[in-house]
Amino acid sequence: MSFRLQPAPAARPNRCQLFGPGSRVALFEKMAASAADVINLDLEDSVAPSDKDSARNNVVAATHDVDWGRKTLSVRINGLDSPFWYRDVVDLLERGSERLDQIMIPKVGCAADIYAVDALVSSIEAAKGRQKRINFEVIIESAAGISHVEEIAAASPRMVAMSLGAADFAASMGMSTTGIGGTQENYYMLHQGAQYWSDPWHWAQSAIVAACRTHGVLPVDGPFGDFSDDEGFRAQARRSATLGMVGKWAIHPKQVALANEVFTPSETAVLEAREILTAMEEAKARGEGATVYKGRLVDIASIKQAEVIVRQSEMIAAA
Ligand SMILES: CC(=O)SCCNC(=O)CCNC(=O)[C@H](O)C(C)(C)COP(=O)(O)OP(=O)(O)OC[C@H]1O[C@@H](n2cnc3c(N)ncnc32)[C@H](O)[C@@H]1OP(=O)(O)O
Ligand SMILES: O=CC(=O)O
Ligand SMILES: [Mg+2]
Repeated sequence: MSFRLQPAPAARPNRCQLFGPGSRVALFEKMAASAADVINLDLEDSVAPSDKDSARNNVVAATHDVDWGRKTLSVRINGLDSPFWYRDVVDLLERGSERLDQIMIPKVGCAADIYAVDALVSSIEAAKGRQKRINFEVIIESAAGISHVEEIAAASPRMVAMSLGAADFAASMGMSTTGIGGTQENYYMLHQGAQYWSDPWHWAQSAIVAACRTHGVLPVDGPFGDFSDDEGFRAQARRSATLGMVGKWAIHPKQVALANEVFTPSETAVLEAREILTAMEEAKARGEGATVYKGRLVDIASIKQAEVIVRQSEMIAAA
């Protein structure tokens, strides 16, 4: 057991991150009116190279003109392997309003990628006298990114969230699929003639959750491409929540309610968590560290498990 305490991540809801291309201005007000906790205006892969300049101008204007309410406002810049990213950062910080909360850095491969963006952002913030420090979120979506996931999570005090980007991740890893997230029908075990599907995203998600929890960063599941498959989305999101992720992207507005549903602890779960805390209080008064709740063991670790659920529910209620 390390003597270092695990740092707490940002105490804000991050159940759903709704994406929209920076080139589709007509979507911005709809995104602002949605029930997503986080808005990601995209300058990267949903914007054609010929539209990069106009999309950037749209997004800069939207930081001034659109009422984003209490949502976290994030802009996905272009990758460091592109000729666009430095201009994204410069324009967002020099011309964008202080309403901007976060920059999402895609395709990060190592801590030095974060360092480079941090140096540019820090310099512009100081030069322009910006009052609010910009936070960073990153996408792990390459072989290099997952190989260096822990150093990336630790790379800057600006780091608040980290997502798995299943599409680029699959491409970078050479995975044999064009599906974005979810069940992959060739990834199964065979037992007595029956196929049992396994989860090819599990190991990468677990690595992300561990790196994030070590460094106080929010772990988030990325896109689920088939927006006509609600049950597929729910299944993917439930697996992510069970592994410790706090939310999931929506690449279509109909996915927002699904993500909020899965990543909001149910009344039953909160009630049970509170009952466990009460049972443990009573056990403590009796001088016991372990007791029985509904026929099963609960002990001091159960307090921490129950507190995860209660804290999450109280944070959402307070937002
Ligand atoms: C792998 C990755 O990197 S994922 C992240 C980057 N990708 C993105 O940002 C893509 C985001 N999503 C989109 O661009 C779009 O949702 C698409 C292209 C998938 C579908 O767009 P459409 O064909 O317009 O969808 P559809 O017709 O079903 O839209 C239904 C309604 O939702 C609105 N809508 C569509 N997308 C969004 C959105 N992202 N946010 C808010 N509203 C939206 C439409 O304007 C339409 O509104 P209306 O009923 O008032 O007319
Ligand atoms: O950027 C997201 C992805 O899945 O790729
Ligand atoms: Mg990607």
